[in-house]
Amino acid sequence: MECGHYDRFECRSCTWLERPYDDQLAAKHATTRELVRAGLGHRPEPEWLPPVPSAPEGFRTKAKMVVGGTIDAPSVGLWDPGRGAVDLRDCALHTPGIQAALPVLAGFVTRAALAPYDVPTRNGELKHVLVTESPAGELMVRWVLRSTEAEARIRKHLPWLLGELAALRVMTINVQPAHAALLEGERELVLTEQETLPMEVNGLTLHLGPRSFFQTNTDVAAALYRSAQEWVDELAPATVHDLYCGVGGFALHLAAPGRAVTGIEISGDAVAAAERGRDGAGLSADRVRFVTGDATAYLLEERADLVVVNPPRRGLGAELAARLEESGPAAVLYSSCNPETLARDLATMRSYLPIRAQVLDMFPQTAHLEVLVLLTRA
Ligand SMILES: C[S@@+](CC[C@H](N)C(=O)[O-])C[C@H]1O[C@@H](n2cnc3c(N)ncnc32)[C@H](O)[C@@H]1O
Repeated sequence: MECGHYDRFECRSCTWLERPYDDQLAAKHATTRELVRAGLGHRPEPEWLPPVPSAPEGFRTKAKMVVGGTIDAPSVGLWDPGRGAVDLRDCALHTPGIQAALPVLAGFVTRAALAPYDVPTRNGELKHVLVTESPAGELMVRWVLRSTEAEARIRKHLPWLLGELAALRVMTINVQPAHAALLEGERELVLTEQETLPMEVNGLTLHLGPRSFFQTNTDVAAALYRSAQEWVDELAPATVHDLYCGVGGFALHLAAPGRAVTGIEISGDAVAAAERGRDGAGLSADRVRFVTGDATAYLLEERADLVVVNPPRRGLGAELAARLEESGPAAVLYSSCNPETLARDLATMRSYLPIRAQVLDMFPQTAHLEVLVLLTRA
């Protein structure tokens, strides 16, 4: 992939940009395999399926952009301590829909007179603009502001933006008052009638709320959920727990006749969105239910034949990994975005033998990846 921003040292986020894509994929597969092997110790290796590649560019369905510059000449990109605000509105990792939307959003900054936040002087209001595109090409736009000072102006000019960006479905203000490197704050004001973005994945409609997690690469996420569905169906568990379920990607894919699925997630907004996806799929709350709560605490209370875990980068941690080891579900499906914490957790889960594993490349041009491992109890 060619990138002028990289060549000019304006943005070096794509740390593997100079590596041919096939090499990137092979290296991710090899290093993940090595780490998993170390975590397993003397246990046999799983069957490794070929890694799932991604389109090398235009795959990112989520843009997290720092807004800098001035009201009349805003930049949409990143903040660099040496260079200040860098404009990356044409970043080739984003989907074409997001690349087309970012200049229009920069125009909105000027029109609604949203003063970009200046990190050194702490002046200004607008910190970030966060954009998500659904597979249908619809957009969710979130303005991260220091306060609600600009709310009236944003509302006033929203009809103009809806005219310019026909795909815009959900728009919100997120309030992040702290002078800290936080992407977003706790408070969200939804300005459009529609509050969630429908994300169709493998024929299922998941609903993405403003403050909920969704995988960055929707095509590869679809492959991840398909693998999960196939591997779990082979084991045919009667009860499944999906810990860290987000808006229900795994739980809804794993619903099947005669199977009870429970998703557990810390974010109440994500749980509400997951329930919406379930209702839209015509699944009853008896078969698929979602619980707002802490994954570790939940595992203490109920048992399942198969437990899906898809934690943040920090992994399960000693307590939950030990709890899984003790509580003894017959199978565990672990989806990880960090093979190092996966390996550490596998070392704790000593009674589990790995059956199958696969690297899925959600993040081309970087060393990041997703890996799915199916384990059964020895
Ligand atoms: C990597 S995301 C996985 C989301 C989902 N499985 C998916 O496929 O989109 C991790 C999720 O864990 C949630 N989370 C973080 N800490 C948690 C905890 N202690 N208990 C339950 N959920 C948690 C986050 O809110 C986030 O939705």
